[in-house]
Amino acid sequence: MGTFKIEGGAQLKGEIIPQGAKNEALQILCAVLLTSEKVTIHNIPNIIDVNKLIDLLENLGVKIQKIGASSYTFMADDLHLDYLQSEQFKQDGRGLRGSIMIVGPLLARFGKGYIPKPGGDKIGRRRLDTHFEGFIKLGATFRYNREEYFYGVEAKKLKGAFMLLDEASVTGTANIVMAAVFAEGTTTIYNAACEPYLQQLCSMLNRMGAKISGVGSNLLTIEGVKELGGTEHTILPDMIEIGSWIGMAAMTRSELTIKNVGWDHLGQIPNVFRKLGITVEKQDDDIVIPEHADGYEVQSFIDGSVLTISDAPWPGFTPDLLSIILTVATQARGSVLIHQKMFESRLFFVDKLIDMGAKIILCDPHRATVIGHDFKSTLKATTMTSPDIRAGVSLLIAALSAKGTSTVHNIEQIDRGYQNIDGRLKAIGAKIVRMD
Ligand SMILES: CC(=O)N[C@H]1[C@@H](OP(=O)(O)OP(=O)(O)OC[C@H]2O[C@@H](n3ccc(=O)[nH]c3=O)[C@H](O)[C@@H]2O)O[C@H](CO)[C@@H](O)[C@@H]1O
Ligand SMILES: C=C(OP(=O)(O)O)C(=O)O
Repeated sequence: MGTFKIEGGAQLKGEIIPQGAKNEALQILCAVLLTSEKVTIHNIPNIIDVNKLIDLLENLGVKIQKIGASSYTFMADDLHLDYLQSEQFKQDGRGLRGSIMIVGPLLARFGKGYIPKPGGDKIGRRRLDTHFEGFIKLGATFRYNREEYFYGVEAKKLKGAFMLLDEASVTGTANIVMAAVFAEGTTTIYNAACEPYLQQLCSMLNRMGAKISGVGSNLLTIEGVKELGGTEHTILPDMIEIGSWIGMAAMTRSELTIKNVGWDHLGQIPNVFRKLGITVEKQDDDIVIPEHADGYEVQSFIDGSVLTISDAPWPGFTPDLLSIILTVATQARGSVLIHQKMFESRLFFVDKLIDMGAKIILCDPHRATVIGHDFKSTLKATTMTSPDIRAGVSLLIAALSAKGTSTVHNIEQIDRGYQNIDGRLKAIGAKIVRMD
């Protein structure tokens, strides 16, 4: 279990270049399974989850070449499908959440797809019904081995269908879209998720020869095609990482420039930080967060009632930034209610912030009220364990703003999604040491 030691209180300054988006990379990597031709992908983040998926693809027989710092080519022309029955696959597949998205492409191209219960953050129940209900609608037979938590779908032929998803699942939509590209006839997916990750996936598939329309909306129409060809794709900057840097800059009262953020794909993110009173300046495609020497003041709703920040499927505010918003609010002027609607166990990390002196009332597993200190009282350093990727970064932000030296254990959670976080923090002046 890796550990960071952080001496809080240092002001940061400088430029950050965002990494490629983790959740997009996981979809795009799975899509290479849909063609025997070469697919070149740029801006792949060097993070644990993505590297685990690359290893899994390699074990499945995909020929992979690293052609640049963050660029790779992939060729799935001769797969070892026997690997899907191996113990090694059970171990590899369990290692991350994103592995679930190999099932759709395998089912589409080879008529069978399997996966052990995938890993990922332990942030509440994470069911897979949407994925498998979609495959069944396309004509697949489904089986689930309860003893081994092993899922499987098989089909001689997939047929296009209309489906109304029970929820707008991000990975579920990606999986069903990838299964449907070769289904005979027309597939219509209503209540589809439409995060930029999915828009990017659908655009890539269309470049490969797929016929997907409605991209960016919750109604996708897919005309089945016989085959897909190779392509080149560049992954967008990671909007969750960008939000993490915004929060970190504000809470440490530092001036930071986040380069080439891809403003057009950030949705509500800049405005939600602005609601906390944080100045988010747009300079061309960069974000500049000035030093907040006078702190930041939470806005109220027009009728004067207390601000609520909650998550929703895109174009709503992403649940992956709520832990960071909550943490940054602990030093705001004013109060805010954080409502994490999607996940049931994602707010429990507030215990650690409370230990550090933050004023938070956990109302129930989904809601927490934060009463900001307005920097009149500094958080106190402590020892904590990162429970999940975003809580981990939130605790890191709290530690960077705190008085004294904090210890954050289980930093593998952070490394799952943040590339060289300690190196990049040191480069802008943070006092952080990685202990193994
Ligand atoms: C690898 C990856 O891409 N992971 C992301 C993906 O996970 P993932 O695709 O696993 O998440 P889903 O979109 O399936 O659902 C997330 C949770 O939200 C609930 N839910 C979902 C949709 C909805 O309309 N109502 C609702 O309550 C689900 O029951 C589940 O508990 O999307 C999540 C939601 O944005 C993000 O937190 C994860 O970072
Ligand atoms: C919940 C997340 O990741 P995963 O779905 O991979 O667990 C996340 O990125 O915040």
